[in-house]
Amino acid sequence: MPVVTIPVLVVAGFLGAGKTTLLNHLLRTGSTRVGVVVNDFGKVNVDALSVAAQVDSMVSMGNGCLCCLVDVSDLDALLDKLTAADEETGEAPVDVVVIEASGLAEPPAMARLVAASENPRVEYGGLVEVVDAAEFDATRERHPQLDKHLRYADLVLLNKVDRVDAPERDRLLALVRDLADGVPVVPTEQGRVDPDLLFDPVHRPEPRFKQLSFEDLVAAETPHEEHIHAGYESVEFTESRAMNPLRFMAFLSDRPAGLYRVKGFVHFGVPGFEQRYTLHTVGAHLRVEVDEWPWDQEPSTTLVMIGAGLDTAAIRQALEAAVEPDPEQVDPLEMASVTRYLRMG
Ligand SMILES: Nc1nc2c(ncn2[C@@H]2O[C@H](COP(=O)(O)OP(=O)(O)OP(=O)(O)O)[C@@H](O)[C@H]2O)c(=O)[nH]1
Repeated sequence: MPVVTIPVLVVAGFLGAGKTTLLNHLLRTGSTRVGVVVNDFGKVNVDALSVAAQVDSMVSMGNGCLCCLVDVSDLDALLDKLTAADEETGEAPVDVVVIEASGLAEPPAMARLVAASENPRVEYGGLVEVVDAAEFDATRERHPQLDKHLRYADLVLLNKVDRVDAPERDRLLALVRDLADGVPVVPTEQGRVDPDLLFDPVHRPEPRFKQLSFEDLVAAETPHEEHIHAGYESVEFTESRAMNPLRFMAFLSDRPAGLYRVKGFVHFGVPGFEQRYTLHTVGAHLRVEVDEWPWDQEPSTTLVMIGAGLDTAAIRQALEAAVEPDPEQVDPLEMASVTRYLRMG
């Protein structure tokens, strides 16, 4: 049975960019259970108070600074606590963990800590940098390191676009895309991003009769879902012929601009490596799992790619170029480019 791993997302951004607003949006949308780590440099733990009413599990760092933890086992202990399976059902209490990092924290360092976690139940889910559109120029002046944060993020949310007019929004979007250098940038209002972009939402059947909670009432006030689909696109690719390992991995490592997540199955068909390779990428982070093809499924490659500002034609072309007409002739050693990303279950 495949191990179900819990993605751990790091949400970073300078003071007031909209991190808590994004978090609250994720907590209200759908039935995915979100575990939250609030990393306040806190005298007053305001953020913890403002989200506490809705979270499933809460580990507030209080005065602690997560990025200052030098020992990864400390973070692992924290993630252990949040994701520990129920003793009776064996089920984890959350489907996704979000670490809200204070503006002062070094987001790339924090993301590296999560990526290095040895906890087998979790996987790195990406570094999301939230920026305030109305304050962008001023924030950048005060914190020149913002440029670096944009480049190191896996996804950038240009939030508060309602606070600027259309030409200014276009200028900022172009500027942030330029600074982020290939990292996808999605414009948002009130942090309303489609959770699909961030993780695979878990759909649980709603109980037929349910008492309306305060959360439902708040959720009912949020505008229709279609708003949140703006700003990103998803591209599907299916191919029954095999993929060449070197060319395919080159496509992944030289990621097309704006591509955020890639998931799906890959068929290489190289002698000795005929199995099904399951792929998950978040930003530059890549994880590969291997198992047998189900008996009723012909080996083929199926990928879903999600991002913002994608050049769909170029992506298809690059993938077509990675098709291998004669996998029997491929040197099995080339599969090392894939298997080095294998995650042992
Ligand atoms: N107009 C507008 N206001 C927003 C938007 N997103 C957030 N806000 C407001 O901006 C303020 C700051 O938002 P927060 O979500 O608390 O920001 P934060 O990044 O968590 O702030 P810190 O934790 O202090 O770093 C709040 O008053 C929000 O209601 C938006 O898209 N548009």
